[in-house]
Amino acid sequence: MAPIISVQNLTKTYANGFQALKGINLEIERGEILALLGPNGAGKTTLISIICGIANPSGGAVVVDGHDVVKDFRATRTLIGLVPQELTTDQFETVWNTVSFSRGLHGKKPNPAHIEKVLRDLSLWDKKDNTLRQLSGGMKRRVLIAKALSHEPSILFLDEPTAGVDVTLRKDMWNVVERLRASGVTIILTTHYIEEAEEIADRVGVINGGELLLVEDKQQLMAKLGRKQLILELNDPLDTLPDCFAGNGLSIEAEGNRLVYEFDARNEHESVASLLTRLGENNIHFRDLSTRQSSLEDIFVSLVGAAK
Ligand SMILES: Nc1ncnc2c1ncn2[C@@H]1O[C@H](COP(=O)(O)OP(=O)(O)OP(=O)(O)O)[C@@H](O)[C@H]1O
Repeated sequence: MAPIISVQNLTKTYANGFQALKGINLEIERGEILALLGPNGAGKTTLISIICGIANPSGGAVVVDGHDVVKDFRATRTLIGLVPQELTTDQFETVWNTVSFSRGLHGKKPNPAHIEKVLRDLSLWDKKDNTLRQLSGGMKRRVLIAKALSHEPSILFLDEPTAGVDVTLRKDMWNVVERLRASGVTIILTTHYIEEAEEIADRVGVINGGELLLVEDKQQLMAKLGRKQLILELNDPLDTLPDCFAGNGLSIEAEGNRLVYEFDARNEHESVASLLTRLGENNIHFRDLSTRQSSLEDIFVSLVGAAK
């Protein structure tokens, strides 16, 4: 199936000459959850703003469901819901009016039943007649999501959705995201919280310094780049390793009391089973054994660190 979003060689240079995007190529599949990870200033918001048609690219193109985001601005804007980082709406307006108005802005006919459903899903129903200034920060965040969903978009962008929100709101948000995904909505989120990407994304993209370092299936990424460690607590301390283990990914730690075998999926020196057998043959015995797999966070830190 054709991707729902295709970003082709996208560049962005701001008026002050700063190049925020340096030729991004990215295809987003229909119905997936893609998490864009990157440190502060990586270019995530710039990329999202261009796809959503609220900033102009300097070069390249973005096609959303067959429509160019610059030439067919109206068509693409209707397909997309954007949850920005901050609320800029009139603070004296009620929740109900704010969300209903947002639907109208996208050229959709009023649909009170849909607005009611969105407000109920986000636990905002009992606040529908409150003005925005009467709401807590977390409730305002919910209004941002309700606005983005008011016109029934088929693509939802969430820019740092859980920065500074409490656990309840975070859970509510992910429930809404799961329900939207189940209904076929494509979801793209930016986040600093890598555990979040690890938890909910199908694919992960890493942006740094205006470049997309990689986009990959989350499981494959973790299998490919994730290093594993086998940790053996030895019966008797070891000063040096027998020569036959040289260059085998083994190291001695904890004053000779621990042996660590480090390997990754691409570079497994020998199978764990044969290593254990050979250790036994060399009279190296252990009383306990554990394994550790690097998390998405370890992978991210090493990728971004290497690109610096
Ligand atoms: N209007 C602007 N003029 C000049 N530079 C800008 C402008 N907007 C953003 N930038 C710069 O472009 C770079 C990318 O910014 P962007 O907001 O896209 O990053 P980000 O990845 O979303 O960061 P964060 O995680 O901090 O939100 C930053 O270095 C930023 O300072």
